[in-house]
Amino acid sequence: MSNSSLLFVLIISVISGIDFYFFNFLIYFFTFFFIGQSEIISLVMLVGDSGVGKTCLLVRFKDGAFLAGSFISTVGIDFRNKVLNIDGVKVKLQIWDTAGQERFRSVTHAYYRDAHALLLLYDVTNKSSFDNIQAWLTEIHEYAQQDVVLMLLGNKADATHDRVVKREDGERLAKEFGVPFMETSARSGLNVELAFTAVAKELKHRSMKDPNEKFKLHEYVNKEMKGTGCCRS
Ligand SMILES: Nc1nc2c(ncn2[C@@H]2O[C@H](COP(=O)(O)OP(=O)(O)OP(=O)(O)O)[C@@H](O)[C@H]2O)c(=O)[nH]1
Repeated sequence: MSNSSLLFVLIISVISGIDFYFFNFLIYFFTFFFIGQSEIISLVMLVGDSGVGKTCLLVRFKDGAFLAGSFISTVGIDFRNKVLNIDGVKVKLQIWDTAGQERFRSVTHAYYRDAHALLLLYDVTNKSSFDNIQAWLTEIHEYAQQDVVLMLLGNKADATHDRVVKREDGERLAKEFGVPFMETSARSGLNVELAFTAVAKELKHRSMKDPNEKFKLHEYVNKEMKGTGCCRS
């Protein structure tokens, strides 16, 4: 419950002459009610081949910066937290950055089942990272929860000269597997915020189970992508 809401209840209580015990009850009720509903903790996992830009995407989202310089592969698994305000509700994302290297695959497998959402990345400048998406999806179906929120991201969209995977190919693959898709760039920041916000909105929607609130991840992504004038799915 925010300070202003608390102050509001206090003022109303004083004005209307509500006694102390009833006022206390009101505070407990509202605190429990609002805090109980206003914090959602979700686990989001970044997966994809080594070098596709998972760590850079996370750093861009968390700190708003691009990790330039020499490429240091993630060892095992790393995580960072970020709290988003989604329509007045705090959604705490715990984001796990997994190692793309084959030798860490068994470590990653152990984390799949706890993930609420997966961002599956390929690199638009690396054809094999795109070809491996099918194998990643097979792995996801084997280890992750059936209803996990899944989104396909074609990263390094800024690298126009080195691009070998067309946006349309990414769109086609995503359509084939029925997952939302967008191109991102950890370097320029393109669609980074949008990717995480879209996932957070879907997780919030699922968690609150509000029948009056209609949210469709695919539609939201398509609408927002149109807004950017770029890389529509
Ligand atoms: N041009 C460009 N380069 C990027 C982008 N994202 C990452 N890179 C570069 O790609 C390389 C790999 O990035 P990482 O984020 O470390 O890749 P990763 O997927 O975490 O790799 P692993 O930890 O081995 O799984 C680094 O040299 C980055 O600078 C991007 O959006 N655009």
